[in-house]
Amino acid sequence: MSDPILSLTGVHINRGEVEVVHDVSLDVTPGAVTVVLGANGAGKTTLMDGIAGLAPVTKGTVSLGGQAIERLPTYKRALAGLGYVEQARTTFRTLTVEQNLLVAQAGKGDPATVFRLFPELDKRRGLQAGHLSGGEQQMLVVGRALVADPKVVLIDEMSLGLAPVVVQRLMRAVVDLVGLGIAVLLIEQFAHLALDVGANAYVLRKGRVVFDGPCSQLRGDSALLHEAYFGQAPTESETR
Ligand SMILES: Nc1ncnc2c1ncn2[C@@H]1O[C@H](COP(=O)(O)OP(=O)(O)OP(=O)(O)O)[C@@H](O)[C@H]1O
Repeated sequence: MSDPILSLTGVHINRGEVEVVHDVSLDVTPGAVTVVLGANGAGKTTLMDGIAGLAPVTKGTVSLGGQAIERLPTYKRALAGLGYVEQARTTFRTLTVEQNLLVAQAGKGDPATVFRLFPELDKRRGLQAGHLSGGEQQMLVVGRALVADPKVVLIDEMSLGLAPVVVQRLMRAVVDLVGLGIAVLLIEQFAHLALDVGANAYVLRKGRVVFDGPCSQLRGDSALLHEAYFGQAPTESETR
């Protein structure tokens, strides 16, 4: 397996005065999906925000391509190759699909890459983003991260409010993304979908990593997954 492009070592992250993420170390590899799972409130979004510079890393290091980025402002982290698809992020509704991509391009990437990944958007490139379906809007949000030519893309719950068939389509796009050599760090509420496309997984509980291993290990073992999420084995009624 190739060397990690993004590495966290002993990272602590605050929300305001409160420490929410404690002593997290993780590696994200190019050309692979790394999955972050955990119950509501486990600290997944805070972890992503810390990596992206939207929440303060108070201890530890975040290294992107060998460069320490944990003290850089968000825009410099983006310029260093970090893309972030935030939870519930929207598009510029009155701009066309193509204009949305051009605004996000930051003088680097090529909208054609996005249109290859999402032919659905290519067909609608002249349409105002506000007229897209929910799934197409989410494709455009991913496309806006991709068009800045990132090395790593952080994706936080892109399935929110979307039909299962649309979520599956987006997961296929994530697989295509890593096929381009990009590294993806993926938070997904539908654990099984994330584990199907992921190589390695980390499970967070109360802001700490409680499982770190191959997705295949969790994929076939729902009791292990449950225990990692909640710290206890499932009851008999939960396994039925
Ligand atoms: N802006 C904030 N200010 C203070 N506390 C916050 C803030 N955002 C989140 N928290 C708290 O930090 C903890 C972790 O929240 P976070 O959103 O990172 O978890 P999560 O695993 O992403 O949860 P979810 O799956 O519900 O999105 C929670 O206890 C939450 O209440």
